[in-house]
Amino acid sequence: MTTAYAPGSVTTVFVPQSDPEEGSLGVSFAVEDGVHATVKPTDETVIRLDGTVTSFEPVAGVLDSIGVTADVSLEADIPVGCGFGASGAATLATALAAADVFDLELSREDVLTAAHRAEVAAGTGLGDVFVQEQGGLVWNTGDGRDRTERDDRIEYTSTGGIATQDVLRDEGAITKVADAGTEALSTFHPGDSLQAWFNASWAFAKRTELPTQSVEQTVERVLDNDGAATMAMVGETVLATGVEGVLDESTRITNDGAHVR
Ligand SMILES: Nc1ncnc2c1ncn2[C@@H]1O[C@H](COP(=O)(O)OP(=O)(O)OP(=O)(O)O)[C@@H](O)[C@H]1O
Ligand SMILES: CC(C)(CO)[C@@H](O)C(=O)[O-]
Repeated sequence: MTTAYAPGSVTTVFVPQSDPEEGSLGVSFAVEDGVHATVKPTDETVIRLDGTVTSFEPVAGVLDSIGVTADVSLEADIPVGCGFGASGAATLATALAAADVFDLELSREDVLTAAHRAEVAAGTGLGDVFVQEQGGLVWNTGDGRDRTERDDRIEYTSTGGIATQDVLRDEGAITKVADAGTEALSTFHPGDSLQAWFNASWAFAKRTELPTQSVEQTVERVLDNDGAATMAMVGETVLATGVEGVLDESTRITNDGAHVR
C-alpha cells in the first residue's frame, strides 16, 4: 500500500473556460491542510472518507481511468465541500498513490492530467489539482499558469458546504462568475498584498451573488477588525488576512506540492 498527500487549495476568483482541459482562469493558493490517500490493490474499488464508506465520484473516476481497482482510505484535514478543494486533493493524492503502488508507467504529468480530467468529468473542479500539484500562489489571468511562493497566515470560518457541481451546472451563476471574474483578474498583480487581493476578491464574490448571509456577516466582522476577507469558491467559507483571533481556524499558504509520503 502507498499513502500520498495533496494540500487543499482555495480559489478566490475564477473564470471558467470553454475548453476545460487547461483549467480555468483564476487566482488560487495551496494551504497547509490537505488530504491523505492510502491506496491498496483490491478486486473491487471501495472508498472511505475518515473511516466511512462513501461515494466519491472523481476519486472513483480517476481509478477507472488509469485502469485499476483499489481500497482507498482518505483522511481529510480540511472540511469537504467547503471550498478547500478537498475533491481535487483526494483525487490527486489517490492518483499519485495508485501510480506508485501499482507501479504504473505514468509520469507526474500523466497523473496530473488524469486527476484533472476526473475532476472535470465529475463537475467537482476546474483546476484545483494544478494548484495542489505545485503549491504556492498560482494564477492564470490569460497568459498561462504562473506561480509564486508565499507563506501568508490565513484565518477562516466554514459554516457549511456548497456543492461545486450545482454551481458549475447553473448557467446563470456561471455567467455572473465569468463577467465579474474577468474584471477582477484584470486588476491582479502577483506582488500585491493578500489584503489588497482579498478586497478585490470580495468585490468579485458579491457580484456572483454566491455569498450567503452568514458569509456576508462574517466578512463584515473581519472588515470591522481592519482585516480583509473574501469567500472561498465554492463553499460557505470566509477567508481572512490581516487579523488575529477573529475567525475560528487558521492555516498558511504552503509551497509544498502533492507527494507520495
Ligand atoms: N461526507 C461527504 N461530504 C461531502 N462530500 C462528500 C462526502 N463524501 C464524499 N463526498 C464527495 O466529495 C465531493 C465534494 O466536492 P466539492 O467540489 O463540492 O467539494 P470541495 O472539493 O471540498 O470544494 P471546492 O471544490 O468547492 O473547493 C463530491 O464529489 C461528493 O460526492
Ligand atoms: C471550480 C472552482 C473554480 C471553484 O470551486 C475550483 O474548485 C477549481 O478551480 O477547480
